[in-house]
Amino acid sequence: APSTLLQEAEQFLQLYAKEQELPKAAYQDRREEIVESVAAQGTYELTKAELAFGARVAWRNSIRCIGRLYWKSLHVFDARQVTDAETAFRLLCDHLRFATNEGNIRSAITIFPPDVEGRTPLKILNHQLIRYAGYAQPDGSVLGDPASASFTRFCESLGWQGKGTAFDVLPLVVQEAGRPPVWFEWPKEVCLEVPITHPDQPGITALGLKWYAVPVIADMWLSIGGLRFSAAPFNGWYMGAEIGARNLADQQRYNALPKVAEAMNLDTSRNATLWKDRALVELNAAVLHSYAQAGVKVVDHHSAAEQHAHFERIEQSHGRPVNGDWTWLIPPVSPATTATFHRTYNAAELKPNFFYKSAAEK
Ligand code: HEM
Ligand SMILES: N/C(=N/c1cccc(CO[C@@H]2CCNC2)c1)c1cccs1
Repeated sequence: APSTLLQEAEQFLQLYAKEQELPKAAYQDRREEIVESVAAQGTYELTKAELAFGARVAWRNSIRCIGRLYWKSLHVFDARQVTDAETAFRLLCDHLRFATNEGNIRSAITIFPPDVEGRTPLKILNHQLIRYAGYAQPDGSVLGDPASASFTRFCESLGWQGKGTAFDVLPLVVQEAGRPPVWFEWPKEVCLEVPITHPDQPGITALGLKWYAVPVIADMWLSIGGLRFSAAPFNGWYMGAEIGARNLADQQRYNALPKVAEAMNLDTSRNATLWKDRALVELNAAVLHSYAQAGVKVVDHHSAAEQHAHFERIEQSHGRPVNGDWTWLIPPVSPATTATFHRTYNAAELKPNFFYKSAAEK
């Protein structure tokens, strides 16, 4: 049965007290405070320390994430007093500048006010803060990122107009409760991008591909102690394969593999020449090479899997279960050559955690 706010609050406080070694008296006092607040106002407020701990543990509990080794180093920005669009935009520019850090990317999350009686005070409508537009063409093709086609139409319906290139950065779209959505163009200096070049295949460099430095997921909600933070954008750095094996490679994304194969003069007439596999590896090598050249932090899928194995050992040493979703923890390039492939995981869902929003909640 779904648990009440008070039950979830109690459960979270016990976790917090245990892991932060709270003295018994402090635990009892805080518990009393929460009980009274929930009784009087139907909700309660997390302390800054509880909020930061909750966001970090939500990352630690994200069983599809290969990057969890660094869960303790998440920088938490408390924006729970912010309910207006302009301030949100300013704080999100600050978040991007802090996270980018001239390429030495730092993991961070900005947490806006929690839902009150099912209402979100301030909504962020983007999937990711920085993402490329997709312009549907009359012939049915898409210029740019097809995954952004519907959001691009939505932005245009609000009056936004892109330049019309394959790599136009979409605006931030936020919505105050009870108001229409508003959009803001990101200042150039918060949108670090990386041109994709290949160390010895000039044909790949000539394709003119690029990607952005900082992935910031903005469409999941954060659950801490029974509270629902519907606007809590978080960033890490990329694993190269996300860009090279999915975003630029998927047919329903930038579909670059045929172009890469042609640039490499591969025989694409038969599957069995493994032209797609050869093109895939070179595109991924180009991504890792380009981010390193640009001084932008990225992790290769082999190192990321080894880091996750290290995370597993640490969790075991603390007597915590090692939960994971194997189907997501294996990378889309050469999965069986990486550490996570040869391990098994318990796909348990603990809280605090991050969750998808339903269509109605978007
Ligand atoms: C620091 C570097 C990080 C790396 C390299 C990393 C890597 C990844 C990768 C490769 C995925 C799979 C994405 C996909 O296949 O589309 C993933 C999923 C995920 N990561 Fe991480 N991550 C990092 C940091 C973070 C942080 C800071 C958070 C939150 C605080 C986080 C939360 C998640 C969540 C919730 C998912 C699942 C998303 C979904 O179900 O759609 N990660 N991560
Ligand atoms: N490297 C990353 N990769 C992702 C992490 C979570 C989600 C995603 C994108 O998820 C989309 C929805 C399902 N696949 C694509 C990518 C991070 C983004 C934010 C913090 S780390």
